[in-house]
Amino acid sequence: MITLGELQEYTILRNLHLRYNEQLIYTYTGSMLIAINPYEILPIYTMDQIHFYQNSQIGDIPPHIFAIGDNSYRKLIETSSNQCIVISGESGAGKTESTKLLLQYLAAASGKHSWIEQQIQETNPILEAFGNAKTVKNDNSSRFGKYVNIYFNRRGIIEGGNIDQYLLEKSRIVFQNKGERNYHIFYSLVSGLSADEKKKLDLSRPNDFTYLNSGNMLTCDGRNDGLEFSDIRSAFKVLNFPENDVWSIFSLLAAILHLGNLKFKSFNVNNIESSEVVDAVNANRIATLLGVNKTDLCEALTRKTFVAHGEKVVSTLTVASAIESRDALVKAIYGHIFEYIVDTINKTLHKDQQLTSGSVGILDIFGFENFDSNSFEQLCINYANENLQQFFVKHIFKLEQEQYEKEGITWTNINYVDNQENLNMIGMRPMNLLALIDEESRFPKGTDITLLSKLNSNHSNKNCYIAAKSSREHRFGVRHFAGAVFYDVAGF
Ligand SMILES: Nc1ncnc2c1ncn2[C@@H]1O[C@H](COP(=O)(O)OP(=O)(O)OP(=O)(O)O)[C@@H](O)[C@H]1O
Repeated sequence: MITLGELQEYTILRNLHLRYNEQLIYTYTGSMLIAINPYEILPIYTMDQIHFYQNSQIGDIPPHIFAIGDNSYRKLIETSSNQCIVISGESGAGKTESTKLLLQYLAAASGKHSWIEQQIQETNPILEAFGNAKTVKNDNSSRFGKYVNIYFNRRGIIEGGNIDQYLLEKSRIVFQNKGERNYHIFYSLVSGLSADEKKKLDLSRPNDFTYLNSGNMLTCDGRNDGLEFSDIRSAFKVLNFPENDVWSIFSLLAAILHLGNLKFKSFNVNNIESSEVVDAVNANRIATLLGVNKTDLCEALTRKTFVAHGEKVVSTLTVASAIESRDALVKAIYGHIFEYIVDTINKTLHKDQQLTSGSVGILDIFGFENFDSNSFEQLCINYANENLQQFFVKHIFKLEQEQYEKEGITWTNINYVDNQENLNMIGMRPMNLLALIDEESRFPKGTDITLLSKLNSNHSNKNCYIAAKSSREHRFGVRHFAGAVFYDVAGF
């Protein structure tokens, strides 16, 4: 790209387009690689290609994801300093596929075909089952971010690994938009368990469960849920998950599905609307699967306990609040299952870092998001992307130009948009958006509306903040580096 005569947006796009038409999906711009999703299997990921990139110098050969993997691997071996590959792009751009190709390359470069490599590969079916779902943009969309670190020994052989996970999208567990599904694992569980096992968990077909149905989409093209389930089970074995724990995970998933079908009824006590669980059979089943007492469970779902003036006060919940508290419980259970899975994988892949010579890390996180309706989750995702953007800005422009200055090199100053102000407003300076959200959540009388008015009064004077035109609109906007996004405060 940098050899183009004129470096403008349209020349860059034209270059990418011409190359894409010739099935050349990779292009360098400086040390970065741009990948365009081909949406077809190209014959460019064979063992021959791996060997070709292993034996060549970057720059002498066509751009390729393997060249990026090779460059990191060589730098690690030559300099013993840890390397990191950052992958970013919007949903469906091909981030996760690129991560897998990089892992495939690193495993091949490491030379020995070892058990630990097999274990690292087997993390994919598990993480995808629990963290990926069909969305309108991508049939296998990762709904969490991850940082995978691969550790090598002094001879360049893979010794271990570690996965950090971020921001699992929990709202999906209780609700899916039209045409979208819940996490793959639920459909795989219901289709893949034996008849006997299904009976133990009282499971039937996917369309019997409210939590699997709100998107009106039960299947996913190109995915055989039942078959995937046996891959997931064997991956659990390869990664040393105790059999009892695996069964506990399945029981918790079944409890989640039954909780989604739990019905509440409203009644009045002294003119105060209260709620109770109406389906005793289902409540019993859920309590058994969760290993708790049924009465305690029903009470916990329909009552709220708080401390006022040092005394414990119990109040009743309306049906709407009971449903909200049930959904919150479900999200918390699933979040803990996901954390437990990643922790257990890490225990298996763990290698004492003292014994390794260094690592190559691969960051695969959500790209910038801007939907018709954006919530707190989008704010967090976009804040993470603002941080990545600042990282690029710092390395490509700020540090480079500082270096030119130090060395007395004459150059024409490049004007770039620095998004530091945006970062300060969202999460860094005192009274930033996240700090105000935190504060209002702890404030007993805090509501979405009081939060909005605090955000407006603290930030309306900033260029990157957009206050809603009318007080009836319960939202605020942020001018991000990639465009303006409006966030609805409901549920913040
Ligand atoms: N290099 C590639 N070759 C062939 N197909 C690809 C390639 N990269 C991506 N794809 C196709 O595009 C689909 C979406 O890619 P992927 O899941 O990696 O996107 P993503 O950027 O990780 O999206 P999300 O943010 O939603 O998780 C893949 O399931 C695959 O079918």
